[in-house]
Amino acid sequence: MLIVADENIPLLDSFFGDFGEIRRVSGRTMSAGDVRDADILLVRSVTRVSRELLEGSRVRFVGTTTIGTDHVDQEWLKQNGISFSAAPGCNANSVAEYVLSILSLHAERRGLDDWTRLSVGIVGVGNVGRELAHKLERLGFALRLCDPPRAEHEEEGSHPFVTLDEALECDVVTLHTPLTRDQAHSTYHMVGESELAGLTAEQLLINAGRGEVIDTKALQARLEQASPPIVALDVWEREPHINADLVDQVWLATPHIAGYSLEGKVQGTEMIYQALSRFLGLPVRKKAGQFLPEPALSKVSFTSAADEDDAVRIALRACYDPRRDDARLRATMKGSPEERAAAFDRLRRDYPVRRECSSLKVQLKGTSKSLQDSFRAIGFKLKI
Ligand SMILES: NC(=O)c1ccc[n+]([C@@H]2O[C@H](COP(=O)([O-])OP(=O)(O)OC[C@H]3O[C@@H](n4cnc5c(N)ncnc54)[C@H](O)[C@@H]3O)[C@@H](O)[C@H]2O)c1
Ligand SMILES: O=C(O)[C@H](O)[C@H](O)COP(=O)(O)O
Repeated sequence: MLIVADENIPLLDSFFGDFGEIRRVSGRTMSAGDVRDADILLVRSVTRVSRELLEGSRVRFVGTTTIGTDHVDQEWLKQNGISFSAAPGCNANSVAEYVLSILSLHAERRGLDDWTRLSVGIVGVGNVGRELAHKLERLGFALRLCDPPRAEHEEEGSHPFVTLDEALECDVVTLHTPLTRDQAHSTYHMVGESELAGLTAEQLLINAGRGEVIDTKALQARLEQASPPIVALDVWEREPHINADLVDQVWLATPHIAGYSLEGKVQGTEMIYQALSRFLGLPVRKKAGQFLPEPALSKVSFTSAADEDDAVRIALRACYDPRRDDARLRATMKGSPEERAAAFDRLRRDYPVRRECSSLKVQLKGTSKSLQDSFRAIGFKLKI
């Protein structure tokens, strides 16, 4: 059996080595010639999987080790009897930690000691939005949740859903929707001129869904006007050919790495390994946990002398500080458009190992119950 796989999928040999031969190719430039004699195709989000790639091949199973599926023509796969699996939720916690870290930086920038004074509007409350909401709620943030497709089908729970306009009134608005077109509640350019017009200089807009959910031209125009909002973008229109001027205009610019914790990536591989095992009728014998190495930073310790807000900030940023990714991306913005696109992909391919908060043991000596609760809410392991 021949497996053709994006070379950026981690642990290909460990998970799939027993199934057959693995041919690694660049996901970005994968062509019909690369997959013609393949039985199994494993991709990430940068490969467009459609008739053009697969017609005439013998591929019977396609797996994407990502949450997003907008790069896959699922209808065509179905019509052609090709089985498809994605990895829902695999890196949801990684994205939630990316947002938390940005919130802590933003609160500090605004001189807020207590970050929970920021109200947060979450747009798209699926695996990512729910994980984020869960952490923020436990930390004590006031939330507004916007998810029209869910609102249509679900009873109102403790958090009734709000409209996009109501979510856009929050101090922080963070986007976690898939990219959809031509269907109810489509998200393509969902945030455009009129949505951006109402945002003020006090507000922070984060996009960690897909770049096309925000209309870039409208955003650039808004950022040139008086009192523009503060913006953090992890995703961009036309990746990897991102708009260098927009990078200049926003506060934080990262190269689509919100979900790039090692745990998130390895869980993506694991979920597709499980799906392929089921497809082939083989037992599932391997688990992501057995392949995760010891983290470089395994323990931090705070005493009763620690300032509580500082302690959370220090631990959170020890695990992930988006300013490092922002600096790396900005450093690549000087060359030609082709050089910049190649650099964007290189930053993603060579991404340093980033571990989630659950990999860090936090030792607390004589600290308050509320500090313990905050660490637990974020997902750290506590040692009291
Ligand atoms: N930046 C990154 O690294 C990164 C990582 C993971 C996922 N993503 C993106 O984030 C998206 C969301 O991930 P997820 O795991 O939560 O997906 P999910 O499918 O679990 O949830 C998406 C939610 O968005 C809602 N939604 C759809 N249209 C909407 C609209 N018009 N307004 C508001 N809500 C709407 C859906 O009802 C659903 O509840 C993915 O599709 C992917 O594109 C990005
Ligand atoms: O959809 C996802 O899971 C994320 O956007 C994922 O992090 C994308 O990473 P890529 O497939 O582009 O490496």
